[in-house]
Amino acid sequence: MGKRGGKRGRGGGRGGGGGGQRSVRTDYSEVPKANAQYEQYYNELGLVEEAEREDFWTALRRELPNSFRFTGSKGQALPVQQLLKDRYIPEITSIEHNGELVNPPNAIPWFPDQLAWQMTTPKSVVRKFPPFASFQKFLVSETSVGNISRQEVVSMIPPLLMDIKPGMTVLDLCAAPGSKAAQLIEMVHGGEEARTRRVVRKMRIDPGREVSPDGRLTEEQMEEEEQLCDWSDHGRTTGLLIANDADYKRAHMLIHQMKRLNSPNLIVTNHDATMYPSIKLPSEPIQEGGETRNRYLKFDRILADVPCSGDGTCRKNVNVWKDWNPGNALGLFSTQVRILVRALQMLKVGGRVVYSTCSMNPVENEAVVATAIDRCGGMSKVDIVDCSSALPKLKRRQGLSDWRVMDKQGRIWPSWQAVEQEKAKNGEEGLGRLSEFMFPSAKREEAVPLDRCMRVYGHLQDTGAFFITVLHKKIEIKTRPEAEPKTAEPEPTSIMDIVKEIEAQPADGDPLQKVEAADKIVPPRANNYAEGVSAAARQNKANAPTASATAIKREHDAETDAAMSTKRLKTREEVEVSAQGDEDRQVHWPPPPGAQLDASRPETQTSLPSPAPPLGNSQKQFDKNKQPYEEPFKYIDPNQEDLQSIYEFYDLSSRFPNDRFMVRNAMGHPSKTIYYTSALARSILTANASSGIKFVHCGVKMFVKQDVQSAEVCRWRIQSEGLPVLEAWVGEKRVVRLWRRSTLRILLVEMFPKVDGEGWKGLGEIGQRVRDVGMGCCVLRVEKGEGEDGFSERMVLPLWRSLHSLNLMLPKEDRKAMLLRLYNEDTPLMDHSKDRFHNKSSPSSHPFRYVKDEPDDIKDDEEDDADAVVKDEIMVKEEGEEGTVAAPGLGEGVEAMEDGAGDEEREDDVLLDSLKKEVEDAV
Ligand SMILES: C[S@@+](CC[C@H](N)C(=O)[O-])C[C@H]1O[C@@H](n2cnc3c(N)ncnc32)[C@H](O)[C@@H]1O
Repeated sequence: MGKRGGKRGRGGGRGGGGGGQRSVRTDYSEVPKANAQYEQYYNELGLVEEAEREDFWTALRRELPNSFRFTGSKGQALPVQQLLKDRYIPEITSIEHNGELVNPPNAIPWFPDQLAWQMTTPKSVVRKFPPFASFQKFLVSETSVGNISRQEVVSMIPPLLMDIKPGMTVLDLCAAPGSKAAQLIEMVHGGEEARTRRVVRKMRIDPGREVSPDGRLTEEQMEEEEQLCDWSDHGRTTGLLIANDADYKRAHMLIHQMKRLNSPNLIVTNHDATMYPSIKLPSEPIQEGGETRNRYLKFDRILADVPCSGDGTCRKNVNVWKDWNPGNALGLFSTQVRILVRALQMLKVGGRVVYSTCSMNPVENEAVVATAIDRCGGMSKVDIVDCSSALPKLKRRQGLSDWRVMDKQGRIWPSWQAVEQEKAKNGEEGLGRLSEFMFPSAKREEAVPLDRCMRVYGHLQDTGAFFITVLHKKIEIKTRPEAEPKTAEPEPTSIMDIVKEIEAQPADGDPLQKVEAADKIVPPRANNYAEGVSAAARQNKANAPTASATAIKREHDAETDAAMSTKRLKTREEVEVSAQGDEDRQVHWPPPPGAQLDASRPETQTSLPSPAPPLGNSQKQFDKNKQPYEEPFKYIDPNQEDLQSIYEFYDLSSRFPNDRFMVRNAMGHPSKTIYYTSALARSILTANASSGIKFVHCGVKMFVKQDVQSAEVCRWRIQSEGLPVLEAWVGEKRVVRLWRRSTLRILLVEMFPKVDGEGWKGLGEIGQRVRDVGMGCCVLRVEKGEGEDGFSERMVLPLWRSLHSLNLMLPKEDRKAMLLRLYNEDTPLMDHSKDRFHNKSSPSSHPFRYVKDEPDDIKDDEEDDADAVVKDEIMVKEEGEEGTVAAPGLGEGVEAMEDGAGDEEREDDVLLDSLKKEVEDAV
């Protein structure tokens, strides 16, 4: 068995975060589970009562159970959950391992709707012990299609305490690899499927609204339906999740992970959360016809799942035992406080921030919470929510109100006063990292009820350890700079600030209000909490220059060419000071026609009449901080001809918004892929297009271009990712309906079954319809039905009708996953294109060809970036192990990543299949 290399910090904590190094898996049982300082510190703190202590340590020395979660917002995930109960649990119950019958998975009692499960058999056994093979296959395939997320149990708690309602605006500041972000986006979409279906149904049955009624209701029922319908965006969620990570590679892991969930309401950014830039909203007029005022996005909910020492993960990351040292926590304190303070600044009044770590150290937990609240003006401004009655079945302990701090040398200090006395007597040796704010006795505005913080320990319910605190913003805050004495006068406030603050209050009774006025920000100052530069700050250095560096650079830029400089982005206050400076913060590449390029890049010093040619991954352009330029997000004009032809071909309802289609190239030309985003995402991307904010992902792939066999056929096929959003709005002329399991089975097993000649007769109930439907992409609606051959859930799948045959536009992995899920079959696929596949003609000379390689002038490369980075840096599979990730610092959500690999190949498969098909058609 291989060895997994060391990860000490969690996601950006010391030793963590990087990715990129090949590392190996360590056999849990081989590692000695002892660390004198670790044990001494937590024993002296008395984290648990004396009577529990043995259980506490015994649990921490045991390998972590296996856990996973079903995707809550997808209707399809529920039948998958049922399958676990009906098929796999009975199977697992009969397995014997080490002479004992295996315990089957159990639903986690505190997780709603039995959507989260845990089993005591460790992952390593499930992966390798042959009797688990079919269960493992199920986990892997359902993870890859987004129905399951492999996630550590305690990591599921913070999102549950955020109280997210669909429609809210949510920010996840430290999101990679994305296990919690996945939960958050599901919550943002909560109930959407049902809402949209209700709206569509209502429109169909309402005469005068839409044609093709599929039911009859009484007047009364119609009235009732009308009231139940959410017409705001035709049932679609209007909410948004911005998921951010400071580490570029990890931000791409996050994209890879989140892409499985196909949300148009997700934006991924790549910034240092301690100085997360203010996000502009489209400005609005102050008075009709008068001046406009800038507006900035504020959030209903923010998750600050910060980089931490990760010592609560020692059941999974065995190297915690070897590497734990007190300096890890001390070095992270300052970054953690800054992230939490920045979160509170960006929060709406009335909103919630959830702060969490997987560390047990009070320096990273209670001390951070108390210091951040103090910096925000105390409990009158920011409160800790009492969550003792939330998730009643979750066993937890209260936060610590009193603690001591261990210094780098392992000495434990009861108070800051004692540290100061020692400093005066014997010098600073070993004490440099300590600060007053790490101690409970630090002078604070007022006492903070830290007992409302939540601690979860491993022995309570056989999990890892976690710390969670829910903070509530009562009133707009003015943060005190770091280390400023508490008696200091608040920062001077201008009349304009007061006016804006009042304007920023949420409208009464409207918790979902998206837009508040500008936030009040004090830019981060020099680090006075702890000496030295924190791990995360170091990690982000390349990403975000420090404030002073920015100031120096600003002067330099003024003298030289400022056009393409990448600076630390401004928070709102700074933006106001230099309102005219916006245009000099362009970071996208290529620049708009005529833009001046960075003076430090001699090869690009002349202004370009048009964008630079796009480059493949191997030839990527990098900015001064050695990070690839992101392709811009450009929205397509609704009158653009490709878009019009799409609406026409698919008979798309005019109610489906036509201004949310986007491409990723500087020309804004639909060349290969058209993405769809929500309205709010569009407003944000548009309003911040040249702000320098590093948006690295947004949009669901909706249409992909291909060559076709006839001029009447639309060159844009619907992509399976986008289908759930679009399907209800596609006109009947491009819809094929299917009711029988046996029919779908044929389409899953057989690729390119023939429909010409007598071929259609073999396709049963859909035979005639697919024979007659015109060539091109169609929507296959699998409807619910009765009896053994009926489906219990509806589904939609993209179908392609070509000259002679038919094909489900699904990657082979998805076909196999569906065969396994729906039919419990591992049947080999039959490729009919091969029956007649004599590759004499070159595919490229064939009239019908998928556009796989774009012409060199324009390129959409976001997808390639995400997958390439994931592949290069993370998806390092160990030989002989299925879906094993061996990257350090992944946080607790890594399993979903490993199992979600390979989108790019899956898509290639479809393209290749189709290409073969085209050759088949020609023969
Ligand atoms: C504990 S992990 C987050 C785990 C994640 N929330 C999840 O559930 O999958 C912490 C993350 O913070 C990121 N990070 C470290 N310093 C940061 C900073 N200053 N700003 C934003 N992200 C940071 C790391 O790259 C890492 O991915």
